[in-house]
Amino acid sequence: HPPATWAPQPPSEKTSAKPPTTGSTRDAVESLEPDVLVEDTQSTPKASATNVPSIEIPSLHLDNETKPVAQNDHQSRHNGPIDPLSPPSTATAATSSQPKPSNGSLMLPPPLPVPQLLPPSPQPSATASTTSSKTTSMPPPPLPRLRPIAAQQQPQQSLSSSLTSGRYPPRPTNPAAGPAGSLRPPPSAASSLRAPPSRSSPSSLAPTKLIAKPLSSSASNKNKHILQPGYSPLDWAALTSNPNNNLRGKNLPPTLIRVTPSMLKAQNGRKGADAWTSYQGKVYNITPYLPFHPGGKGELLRGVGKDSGQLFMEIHPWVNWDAILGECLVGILVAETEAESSGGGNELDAMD
Ligand code: HEM
Repeated sequence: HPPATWAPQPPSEKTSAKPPTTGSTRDAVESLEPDVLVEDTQSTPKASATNVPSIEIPSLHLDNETKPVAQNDHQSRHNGPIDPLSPPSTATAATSSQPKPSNGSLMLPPPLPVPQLLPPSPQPSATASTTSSKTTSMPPPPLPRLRPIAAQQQPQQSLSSSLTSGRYPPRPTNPAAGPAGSLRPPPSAASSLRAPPSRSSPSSLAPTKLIAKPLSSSASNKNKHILQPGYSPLDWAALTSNPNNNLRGKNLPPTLIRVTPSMLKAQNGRKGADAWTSYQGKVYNITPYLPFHPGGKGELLRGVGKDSGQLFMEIHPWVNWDAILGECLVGILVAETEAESSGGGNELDAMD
C-alpha cells in the first residue's frame, strides 16, 4: 500500500468509527481499506455483500482486502470456535497461507501468537515448518518433560556422568535395599560382631537346661516314663554285671529250660508269678527289668506271657535286647509236645 493513501485518512478516521469493533481491529481495517471504509462504510455494497457480522470483519481483513480472503477467514472462523486452541486450527492457518505465497508476508504476524497460546502441543512444531519462530519456540516445552523423566529412569547414567567429571568417587549402592536403604548408615564393626537377633531364644549365653520344656505338659512327653531313683539304665547295667544276682527267677534250674507256650502264658506276672516274654524263640524273665524300663512298666507288660518281638520292633528296633536282658534269659520256646517229651529242661543243661 502506498503511503500516499494514508495521508488523508487520519482526519476521516473519527467519522468512520461506525463498526463496533476493538481498537486493534479498527486499525487493521483502516490500514487495509482506508478509502472505502472512510466514505462507504455504510453505503457501499461491499460491506453488506459479505453479510458478515461486524465483529468478524476486522479480524478477517487482516489477511487481505479481497473477498476470497474474507471467505477463507470465515471458514477459519467456523473451524475456530470448535477448537480455537488446537493444533488443527494452526494447521489450517498455515495451509491457507500456502496457496497465496504473495501474501505470505502478511500472514506471518497471525501465526506468531499461536505458538504462544499453545506451548505444550508438540504437533505445531512439526507442521509449522514455514515459520522459523515456531520451530525455535516449540522445542523448549519437550525438554522440561524429558529431563525429569530421564533423571528418574536412568539415575545411573547421571551418576556415571558425574563420575566422568571425576569430582566424586563411586558410592557403594545396595540395589536390594532400594532408595531407603541407601540412606541407612553403614553397619559398624561392632554390629558385625553381635549375634543376630533371635525371636525365640532369649539369649545365646543362657543355659539350655533352664529353658527345657516341662515334662508333664508336652504332648510328646506323654509316652515318657519317669524312672524312679536308682532305676536308671546305669543302675540296671550295674545290677546285671553282678553274676551273683539271680535275675532269671526263683525255683529255676541254673541251666536254660524248655518253655512251652502254655508255660509262657502262665508266667503273666500275676499272683506272685514272674513275668515272662519271648523274643526270637527265647524266653526272658522281664520282672526285674520292669522298674528299669524307660517306657514304663505298662508298656513292657504288654508283651507278658507271649512273644514281644513285634511290639519291640515297632517301638524301638534300635534297642539291643540281648545286651539288656541277657541275664534274664530263662530258656527256649518249644512246642507243647516237645516240652513234654523232653521231660523238662535237663536236656538243655546237658547240651551246654
Ligand atoms: C512289650 C514290649 C515293649 C514295649 C511295648 C515297650 C515300649 C516302650 C516305650 C513306649 C518306650 C518309650 C519310647 C520313647 O520314649 O520314645 C520304650 C523305651 C525303651 N524300651 Fe521298651 N518296650 C518294650 C520292651 C522292651 C524291652 C524287652 C526292652 C529291653 C530289652 C526295652 C527297652 C527299652 C529301652 C532301652 C527304651 C529307651 C529307648 C530310648 O530312649 O531310645 N523295651 N519302650
